[in-house]
Amino acid sequence: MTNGETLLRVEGVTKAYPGVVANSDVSFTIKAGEVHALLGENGAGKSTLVKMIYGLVKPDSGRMTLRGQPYAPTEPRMARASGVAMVFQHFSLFEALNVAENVALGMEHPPKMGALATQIRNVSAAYGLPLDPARMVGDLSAGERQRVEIIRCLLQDPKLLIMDEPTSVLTPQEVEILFRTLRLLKSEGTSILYISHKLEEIRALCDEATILRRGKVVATCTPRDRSAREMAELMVGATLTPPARSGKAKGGVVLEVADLSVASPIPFGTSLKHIGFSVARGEVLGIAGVAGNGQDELLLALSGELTTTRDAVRIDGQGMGDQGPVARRRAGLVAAPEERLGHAAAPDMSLVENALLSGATRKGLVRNGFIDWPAAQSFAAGIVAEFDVRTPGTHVAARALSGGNLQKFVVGRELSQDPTVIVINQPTWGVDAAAAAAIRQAIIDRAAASAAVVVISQDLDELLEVADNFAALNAGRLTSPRPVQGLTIDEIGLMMGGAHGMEGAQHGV
Ligand SMILES: Nc1ncnc2c1ncn2[C@@H]1O[C@H](COP(=O)(O)OP(=O)(O)OP(=O)(O)O)[C@@H](O)[C@H]1O
Repeated sequence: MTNGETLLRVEGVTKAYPGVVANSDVSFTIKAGEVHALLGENGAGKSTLVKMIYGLVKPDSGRMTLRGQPYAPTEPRMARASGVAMVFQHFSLFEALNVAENVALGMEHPPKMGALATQIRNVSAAYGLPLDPARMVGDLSAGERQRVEIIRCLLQDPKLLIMDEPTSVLTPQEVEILFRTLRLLKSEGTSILYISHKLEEIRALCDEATILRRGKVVATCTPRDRSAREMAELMVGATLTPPARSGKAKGGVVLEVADLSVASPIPFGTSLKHIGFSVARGEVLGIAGVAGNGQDELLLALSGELTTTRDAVRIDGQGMGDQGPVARRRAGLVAAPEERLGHAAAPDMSLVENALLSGATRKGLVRNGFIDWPAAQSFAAGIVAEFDVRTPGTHVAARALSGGNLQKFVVGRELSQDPTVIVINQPTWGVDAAAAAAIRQAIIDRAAASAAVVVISQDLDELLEVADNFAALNAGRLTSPRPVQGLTIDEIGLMMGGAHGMEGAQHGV
């Protein structure tokens, strides 16, 4: 097949779930050797569409053709046999196995280990994706784990590679490596279907874009010829305004962390070492770092899920390090972890129940041992309305929401509890441009209403937008916070420097 010929044609595909049409009469084509972006705000139907192409979801109607032949995979195995591979947003790897063993697990007919290790080394060298087949997956950075998934796909020699938000876990250097690999694949005639909310990346990488809004194709464009803002506006069908700062003066220090050292409770996690910082009312402290450098542990140690010595964490002058989450919530601290399904929200519980789980203490939703369901219901409904959570209702289970909509719900739930200290890990992960702007604005507004805010994020642009002060986590240590104003990207790089994963990225090319 030569570049430019149609590889995949999707014609009038529709898929409905109870209460929502996830894809409505969707048609588009992908040419051989094309990098095709799939854009749309949260819940627009991107994941549903790629799941149909990968055989995970069956369309209600419509048809697809691959290289001109009817194509209707009923399971991923069929899709892979036809040359369609997919790298998911969440990796399905076993931490206690090495790279080669993990790759073998995903193959239908794995070769002998020695031969497989050689194949992995060859593909890794040919595509500029540094990876040692003998290393334990538990010791790898997020970027390296993604390479395991990509190499697993490349070993099948795919004609179409689907990638769902691949750069959300990568450092800028790792993104460069990935893009080089994708461009190489493209030059060899492989097509790539690329889902991302990062519009500048799409402009740099993609040849064509199909834009979905509420399940329908609303536009196609050539990303290079459009500004990121124009594409965002096509997605939401409205004009966007960036977050505004109030410029309000700061108040007194309310969160103090001193010499916080604690072993990680997470297998292959990163222990925290002598962390110290303080945050005043009205201040946003941004904490950067490559994934796996102690972000999850820091959130646990601040939320109270991980206890330490009493004075390692002080809220309003009171030693709280040895107290659990309920006591800390009572003292005014709310926290939103990164993992939305399973940690921030119970997947099978309704939005009302999930609102109750975190809001019970501060919103007084339990009285004399009885749950005040009407109050819980109106708390949940308020979050849905204020944070524009797209859902058929508050009775819906958390797992039925699209990733971005659940994220809006989780962040909204914490911000709506009138907190004095807010700790959020990755507030806009997987959230579209308009919703991300709304969440960032809500964070800035909460700070202006005199809360102290800690935002942990791998998105540097996000931190520079919301934070007053900036620090970086690196192998469990935190640099001393510095004012964001006047910081250069080089200085930020140095603060983050030495973080594992970046090292590999720099030396591996
Ligand atoms: N298994 C399911 N059951 C019920 N509804 C679902 C299911 N999967 C998706 N939906 C609904 O279908 C719609 C489209 O969701 P989808 O995950 O495809 O959106 P998306 O564009 O990928 O969003 P995001 O960018 O937030 O990941 C949403 O309203 C979602 O709630």
